[in-house]
Amino acid sequence: MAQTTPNHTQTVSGWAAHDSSGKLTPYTFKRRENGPDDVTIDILYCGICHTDLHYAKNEWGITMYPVVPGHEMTGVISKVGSNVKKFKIGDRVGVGCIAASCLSCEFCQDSQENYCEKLQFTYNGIFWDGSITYGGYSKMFVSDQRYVVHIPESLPMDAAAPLLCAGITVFTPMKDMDLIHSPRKKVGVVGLGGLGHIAVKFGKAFGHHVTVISTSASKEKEAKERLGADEFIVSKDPQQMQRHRRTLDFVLDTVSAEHCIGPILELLKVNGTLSIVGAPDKPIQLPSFPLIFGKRTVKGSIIGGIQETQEMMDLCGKYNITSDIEVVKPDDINHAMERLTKNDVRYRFVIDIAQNNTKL
Ligand SMILES: NC(=O)c1ccc[n+]([C@@H]2O[C@H](COP(=O)([O-])OP(=O)(O)OC[C@H]3O[C@@H](n4cnc5c(N)ncnc54)[C@H](O)[C@@H]3O)[C@@H](O)[C@H]2O)c1
Ligand SMILES: [Zn+2]
Ligand SMILES: [Zn+2]
Repeated sequence: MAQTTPNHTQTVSGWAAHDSSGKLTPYTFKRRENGPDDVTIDILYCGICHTDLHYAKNEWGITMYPVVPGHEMTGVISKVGSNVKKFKIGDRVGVGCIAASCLSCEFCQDSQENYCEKLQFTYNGIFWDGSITYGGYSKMFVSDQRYVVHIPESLPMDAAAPLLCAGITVFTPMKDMDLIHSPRKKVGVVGLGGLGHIAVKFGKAFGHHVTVISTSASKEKEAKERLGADEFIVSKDPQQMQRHRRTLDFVLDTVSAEHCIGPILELLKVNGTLSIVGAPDKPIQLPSFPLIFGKRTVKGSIIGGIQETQEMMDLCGKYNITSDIEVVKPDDINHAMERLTKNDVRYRFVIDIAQNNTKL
């Protein structure tokens, strides 16, 4: 356990799940001392990503309990190491999913640490010193400076927190498709949750025609009125799906549960691309006919590199894009998790970790 690592002497309070019930309880643990390349962050807010739920309940079968989830944290720097030049005490910063990478492979060299084979996550990872990583459902975090980004002054720290995972995860595949600068395209977003609603906002900010594809007809009004979506397809309605066949250039699938992507592929034009970012515990069903008849591509994408994350943050600062959030107190984490299980969130829970009542 991390507690036995020699320089892990800082006591931190947080919240951990201890078994597959996923129930979180207060948990005290140790973090490393602030090293020469580290910054220490007093955490203000942490988003609740669906991935936290997958881990808390061991849905992917890889959880090392006790797990302190949280990889959408914002806060203020309280200590900097002697090698740190980019950050100073008092800076408003954020940390997402990355705690460590090898620093020398082609992906690390190319600012694509997210594809490093030795990538270690903010929680449930193994840090360079062999300790298990603990995430942002805690009062304080120590991060290597390489994995920290600045939060633009114009963005509130609570609504900016989800950008650190949900935001970058949907930004990168759009950037890969050149959607940031391309002429107007027809973009589809499947699943209107934490990731999906930010994807709609990005799609609109970059000037595209955005269609939401959802199982819940009840989300149509707010998808259009609140998030600015142009069209809404109820995926359970075969007639609606049929009417929109071959209409979209690109579709992003953010669904957290097992589903068949055949009907979604049919919505793509010939040569269109479906990018999958959702991570259900069971395999996605991929029938070959809609793939071969439309020469379509299915690809995946995981979060983004740190340089890209800063680029996205700065763009969000410029376009004033944040997540729609519901702020909860730490005592309400379990209730929020239950609601997330039932898809009852508009659109991201954010834990008010510091509860200091100051809007930063
Ligand atoms: N690729 C990555 O880097 C990355 C990063 C973050 C999250 N994720 C994964 O993305 C998924 C979504 O995360 P989130 O935080 O947005 O979750 P969320 O719970 O906020 O949203 C998921 C959405 O999927 C919808 N949905 C659930 N079951 C469905 C079904 N059977 N059919 C259609 N829609 C369904 C829900 O209504 C909801 O709108 C999770 O699996 C998460 O682990 C991946
Ligand atoms: Zn996440
Ligand atoms: Zn690497």
